[in-house]
Parts: sequence; C-alpha cells; structure tokens
Amino acid sequence: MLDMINRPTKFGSLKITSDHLIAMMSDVVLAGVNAGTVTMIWTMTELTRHPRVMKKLQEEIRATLGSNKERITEEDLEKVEYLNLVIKETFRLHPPAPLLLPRETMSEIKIQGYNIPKNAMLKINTYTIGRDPKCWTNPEEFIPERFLNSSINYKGQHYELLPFGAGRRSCPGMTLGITILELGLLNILYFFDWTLPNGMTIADIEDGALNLGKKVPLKLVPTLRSSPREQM
Ligand code: HEM
Repeated sequence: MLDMINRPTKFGSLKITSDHLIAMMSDVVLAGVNAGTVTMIWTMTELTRHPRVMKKLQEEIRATLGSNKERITEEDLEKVEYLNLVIKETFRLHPPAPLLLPRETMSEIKIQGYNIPKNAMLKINTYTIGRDPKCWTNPEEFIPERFLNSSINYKGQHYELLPFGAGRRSCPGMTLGITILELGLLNILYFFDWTLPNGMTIADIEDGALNLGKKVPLKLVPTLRSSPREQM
C-alpha cells in the first residue's frame, strides 16, 4: 500500500511512512467519532429542551427493549423507530459538518440560473438547507414526528437532509457513525433519567449556533432509573 502512495504524482514524490499512515488513520477515525459525539450532545440538548420528546422516546425505548435488561446489544439497534426520527431531526438542525467538504467544478455549469465557471470551489450549506422554509414546515422547531411516514433518510439520496454528504465523496463511516450514536443514546436513555443541575432551567441552555459543537458545554445530572421491581 505504501508503494502505491509513494509513487510519483503530478505534485512530486511523497514520502509517507507507516507511522504517517497510522497517524492519518487515527485522525480520520477521531474526526468521525467526534462527529458522533457532537451529534449525541445535540440530541441530549434537544431532548432536554423538549421534555415531551424525551418522555416519549424513553417510554418507547424501555417498552421495546423490556424492563430488565442488563446490557444494550447491537441486536437492539433499529428496534426503536422513534429514536431514528429523533436522530434525523437532530441531524437536520445540527449537521456536524455544516458545509460538507468543498467541491471543485470540472467544467462550466449552470445551476438554477447561475453560471458557475470551471475550477470554482463550491460549498454545500446543509445547515441552511436544514432550516429552509421551502423544504420544511416550522423549520426552527424540533419535531421528530415530521419524519413519520416520510421516505427522507440521511443516506445521500434526499438533498434536503445531508448530514453524511452525498455522492462519491460522501462519508464512508456512516454505518459505524450511526451505530456508535444509536448504541450511545440507547444506553444513556435506557438506564438513566436526566435532569438539569440545581439552579439551571431550560432557558439557560444556549440556542443552536452555526458551529460544530456547543459554545457552552451541556451539563446534565444522571439518575439511575429504578427497576420495575423496586417501584412495586
Ligand atoms: C455521526 C457520525 C458522522 C458524521 C455525521 C459524518 C459526516 C461526514 C461528512 C458530512 C463528510 C463529508 C461528505 C461530503 O462532503 O459529501 C464526511 C466525510 C468523511 N468521513 Fe464521516 N461522519 C461521521 C462518522 C465517520 C466515521 C465514524 C468515520 C471513520 C471511521 C468517518 C470517516 C470519514 C471520511 C474518511 C470522510 C472523507 C471521505 C472522502 O473525502 O472521500 N466518518 N463525514
């Protein structure tokens, strides 16, 4: 593999060692894991801001998975339909890579009446598309139910929702990213109830902003949920 990378290119000869490769691979994985972590924080932020959605989601998770589980496993993924809707709605409002990766035109093209020259750099603003009233009803509101009975998914075929991009350069880590996200959320929502720290209210949680992470860290207090036997 290193022979392939180190062959002469139009940019000259590269000298990449196995140490460089390992460092690059860990950067790639870390960037992907970071996108998942950012999405998990935004999901918990929106759930805390919307107690109705939090209650509905936790009830659905606990009813679907049963009341006495000791571990969440991969078989539990995709069983909870509402979790999928909540994740889509979080991606719509808080795409972790709001401008995707830049593209360069290979020839002059016309898009919606605009003449775009050859070699122009294009950026796709998924943050703005996710909040565009032409695509979404009440776009600023967090309503996971908007995806109920809708065919829109985040796999790159529906241009109004592109958290993983689209086309040949779309995210190759999508399946891993979604698995990490769903496993993480199922665990923290099945086993724990969440409240704001003493003295904090929903109004103290910052609004969404055009940045990858949150400006102010989200602080929540977990309480291990009581088992159904203890409740009797
Ligand atoms: C929730 C999790 C993730 C999100 C939201 C996400 C999102 C994205 C986005 C938006 C792009 C740019 C796509 C485009 O411009 O069309 C991208 C590219 C990429 N992602 Fe992810 N990603 C996630 C997880 C991961 C993971 C876990 C990995 C690897 C282990 C990964 C590896 C990559 C790589 C290598 C690229 C560059 C692809 C290329 O340039 O051809 N991602 N990701």
